[in-house]
Amino acid sequence: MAKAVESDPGSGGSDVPRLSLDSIRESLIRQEDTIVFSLIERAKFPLNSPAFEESRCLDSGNSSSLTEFFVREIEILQAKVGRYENPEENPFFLENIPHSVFPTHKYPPILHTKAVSVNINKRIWDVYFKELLPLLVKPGDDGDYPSTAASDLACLQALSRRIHYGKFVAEVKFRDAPQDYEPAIRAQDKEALMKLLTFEKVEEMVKRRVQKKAETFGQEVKCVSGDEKNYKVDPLLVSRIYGEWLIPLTKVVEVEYLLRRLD
Ligand SMILES: O=C(O)C(=O)C[C@]1(C(=O)O)C=C[C@@H](O)C=C1
Repeated sequence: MAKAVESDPGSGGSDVPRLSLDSIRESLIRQEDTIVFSLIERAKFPLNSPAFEESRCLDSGNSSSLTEFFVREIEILQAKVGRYENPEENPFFLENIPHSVFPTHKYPPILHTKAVSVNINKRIWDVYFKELLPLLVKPGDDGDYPSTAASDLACLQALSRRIHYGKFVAEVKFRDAPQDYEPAIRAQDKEALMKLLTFEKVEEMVKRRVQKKAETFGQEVKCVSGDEKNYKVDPLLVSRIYGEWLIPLTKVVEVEYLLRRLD
């Protein structure tokens, strides 16, 4: 992923993290590639809803679906190697996240401590399985639930990282103009914050760019040239996924973060 945080060369060699809205947006642009690819990969499989809707676990004490079980177990393993020490990563199942069993990398302390815990993964999970996935994949069931669950995890983690990156976006916007944000934060005025952090032109550009990426990455490649182009995922749908869910949820995270920014 593109690095959004740099040391300030003017800080006398100390490691003061410097942030700019441009570098944060560069990271969001790089994350688009991961998201578009993960959606293309998921579209190989049909919906396979029993994997995430039904509890078929043979272990009598466990009522989770195969997908939920898979995500919980992978998150535990990834936590043990330090994944959630990284403030860009947020687990879906918070309650059983263990500490890393290895020495961890020291991530620069960028986010405000009282606001760092914003986590809307429950909402992302519901949106993904109930709204987004049925539009992305063909209906049906081919029984390949392990591959489907692995593919869902890749999508969920990429979407969650992008949406929670809203914390970094919000932090840099606050640092750039605290005088604009402080009155709305003190009044806990969500609407005013939403207005302050919205750049409609940027949103339009994001939607156009991801459509183009889906056209480029998802085009069926043929050796014989012809006029007809086929795509593995409808590029307009990718643009819609950004417009209806990814950008709005990123903004929800930005608002939730800012509401706590002066705590
Ligand atoms: O780039 C920003 O300023 C962001 O806050 C990110 C983002 C997005 O999700 O892409 C969200 C809100 C803005 O209106 C524009 C774009």
